Amino acid sequence: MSGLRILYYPSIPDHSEDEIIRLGEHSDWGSITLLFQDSVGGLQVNIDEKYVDAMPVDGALLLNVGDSLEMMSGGRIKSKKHRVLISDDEKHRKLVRRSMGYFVHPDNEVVMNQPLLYKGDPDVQEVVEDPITSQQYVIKKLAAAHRSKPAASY
Ligand SMILES: O=C(O)CCC(=O)C(=O)O
Ligand SMILES: [Fe+2]
Repeated sequence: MSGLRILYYPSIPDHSEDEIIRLGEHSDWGSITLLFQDSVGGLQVNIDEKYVDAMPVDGALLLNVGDSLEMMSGGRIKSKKHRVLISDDEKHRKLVRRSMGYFVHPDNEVVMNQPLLYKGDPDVQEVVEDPITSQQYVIKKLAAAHRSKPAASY
């Protein structure tokens, strides 16, 4: 299962000086996301508790690992939180930003936290949680997103 999301971030009005977040901190829920961004910038990825700029590279796409792949790999491949900031730079604040994400999800019935790939591997801890399917995970995340305030983690 997959989906395409096209995002349009409008330019920032003069009176919104305090606003620094265009898209709040989150991790993607699927297995991988292919992200195309324009040259405006603002995307940051959380690496070891620090936010690092993911500078746009002309002609390149960014491959982001989502929660499902982290679960399916028994935690070996990490899903990283990310966000989109508004630049301090006046010129940049006047620019619109566009991005396009192609979100790949496991099929609904795939049980994600029982990774078969590493079964018996001594490096991988035994799964203690109840099995959760891809569909159940999305429903859980959607419910949490609706409970949370705008721009909060989800
Ligand atoms: O606009 C971006 O660069 C990031 C978008 C994103 O993280 C998302 O749609 O999940
Ligand atoms: Fe994202």
